[in-house]
Amino acid sequence: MEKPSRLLCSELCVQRRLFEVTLNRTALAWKDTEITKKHTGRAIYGAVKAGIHCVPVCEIIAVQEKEDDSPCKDTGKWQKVPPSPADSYQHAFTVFYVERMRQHCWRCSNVTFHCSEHSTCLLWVQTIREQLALLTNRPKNLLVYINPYGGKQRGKQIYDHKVSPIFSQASISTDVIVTERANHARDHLKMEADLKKYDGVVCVGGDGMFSEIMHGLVSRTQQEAGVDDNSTEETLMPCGLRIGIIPAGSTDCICYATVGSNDPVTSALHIVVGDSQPMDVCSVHNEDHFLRYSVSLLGYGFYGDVLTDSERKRWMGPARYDISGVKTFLSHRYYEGTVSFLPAEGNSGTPRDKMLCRSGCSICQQSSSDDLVSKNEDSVSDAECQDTWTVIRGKFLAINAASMSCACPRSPKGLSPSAHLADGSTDLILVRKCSRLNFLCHLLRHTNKKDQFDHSFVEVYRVKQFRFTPRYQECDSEVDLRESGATGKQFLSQICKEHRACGCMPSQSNWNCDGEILPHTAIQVRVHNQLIKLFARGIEEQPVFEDPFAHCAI
Ligand SMILES: Nc1ncnc2c1ncn2[C@@H]1O[C@H](COP(=O)(O)OP(=O)(O)OP(=O)(O)O)[C@@H](O)[C@H]1O
Ligand SMILES: CCCCCCCCCCCCC/C=C/[C@@H](O)[C@H](CO)NC(C)=O
Ligand SMILES: [Ca+2]
Repeated sequence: MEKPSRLLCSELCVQRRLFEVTLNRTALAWKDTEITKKHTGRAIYGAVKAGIHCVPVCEIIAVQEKEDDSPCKDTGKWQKVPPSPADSYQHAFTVFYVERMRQHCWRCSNVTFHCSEHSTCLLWVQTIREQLALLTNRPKNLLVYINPYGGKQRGKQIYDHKVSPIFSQASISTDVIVTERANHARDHLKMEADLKKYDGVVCVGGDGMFSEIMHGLVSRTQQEAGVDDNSTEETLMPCGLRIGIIPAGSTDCICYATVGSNDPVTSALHIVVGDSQPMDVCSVHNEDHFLRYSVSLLGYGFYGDVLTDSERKRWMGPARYDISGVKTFLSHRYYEGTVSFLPAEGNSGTPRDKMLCRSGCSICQQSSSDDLVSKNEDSVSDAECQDTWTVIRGKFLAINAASMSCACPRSPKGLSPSAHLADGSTDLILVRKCSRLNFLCHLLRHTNKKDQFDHSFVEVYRVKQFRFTPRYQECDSEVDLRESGATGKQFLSQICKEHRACGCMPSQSNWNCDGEILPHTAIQVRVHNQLIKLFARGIEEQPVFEDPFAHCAI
């Protein structure tokens, strides 16, 4: 690999030791030269690897000149330290950068370089700032919405104490709105906000707050593009602005699955460095009526019932999900209905492979280029499309569609560990009626390393569209049609035209759509590939103390 040419190279002092400091277009590095010089008269670079530090330019947060500073400035007190050449290094600048900690957490670290000449100090500050200005993916103006009532009601505190200082340091200007009611942020984004002013929108809250922001942005984008969101056939317009999530909710699964942690400082730093993670969005319709968008979990049966019960216990905070989870598990209700789906095609993998979606995921990248090709061929494929729907009828304890892993602190590998963030598909998990013990075993496997799909009563499919009709809404004609092997379009046009009662006592659940209850049980779902982008990069492969020289081509 060709080395990028050096922009600057100076001998500077860090904590009273001399370092050779170099900057090129990709990295800032400082090497401890003092010891090697003393022994050999010249530096043996690379010999003392431990003495070399390297920070990629794209992970520098800011640089600031330090006024009137020196490593051993006279404090008026007696100093034990003997005079050293470092004493003449009286000018200083500080570089703030991303440091990786355990469990995908990032911190803002800093290093102060002391210079003997003020002009050298200014040159370094100016050159680093010039390099940062070239990073055009970084946001400069953000619109921030804070839900003061999400999670443990600490959204405002988290933003003021942990996030706002990082944004100021990175010279990001913000307009902050503390929401006053549910859907305040959604409506403001949809109808009022002057979005041209911003490079991104940030929500401080949980999955519900993220959902508000996403709905506001997606709806606004469709309105402006003249796309009718009630149509189940239309191709939706991707959103231009990225969304940042500062986790302050109860589950925070979207943040956890896109960053790898639910740590506010880490999220703030991903926003500052201008990360970009595309993400699929499912549209949910009831016949020709748009209901909602979903990015994480669409769950009927178990997760629908947990949510319905937990909404009455909001005052309990995050613990409400545990109480309602146990209660719902004990009730052991099952639901009858028909699920039909269009399997995902191409190189999409399967929910049971071990191809985890990680930063730079090749399956997600491949799907975006496949999508471009298929959009160009749209007119042909529409006419010739012979997609065949698979139809499954049964009694289910849970029907879950996980468009991403849904990893969260309660389930670190998630509902579908190999689901992808941006592959244009959702993993449809059907848990058929089984004993309480078997269901418990399945649930507990979400929290350990065992495969939660390895049960006779669990089926899982990677799909691009699906529909669900509860038993009591089915009609005979539909059943006949299905049994006669009708194609997708014939079959779907006939579904439940009559809504005839089935003569049984149907039990009915609700759909949990990213933590919101849907008003309908019969739904049609379609995945829209990479409709939105987040300030995230997916979960990094090597979270813990990666090789510090990996980025360093100096
Ligand atoms: N000012 C407000 N007053 C009341 N409700 C609000 C306000 N602002 C937002 N909301 C609503 O609060 C709901 C829950 O918020 P949020 O998602 O932030 O927290 P959570 O439900 O505790 O966490 P999670 O969604 O991760 O489980 C959201 O659906 C949002 O619409
Ligand atoms: C009786 C033992 C139960 C153990 C079960 C552990 C399984 C946990 C799986 C959690 C998956 C959460 C998926 C996230 C969904 C979010 O969209 C939503 C909104 O925040 N959260 C919930 C809880 O519905
Ligand atoms: Ca997906």
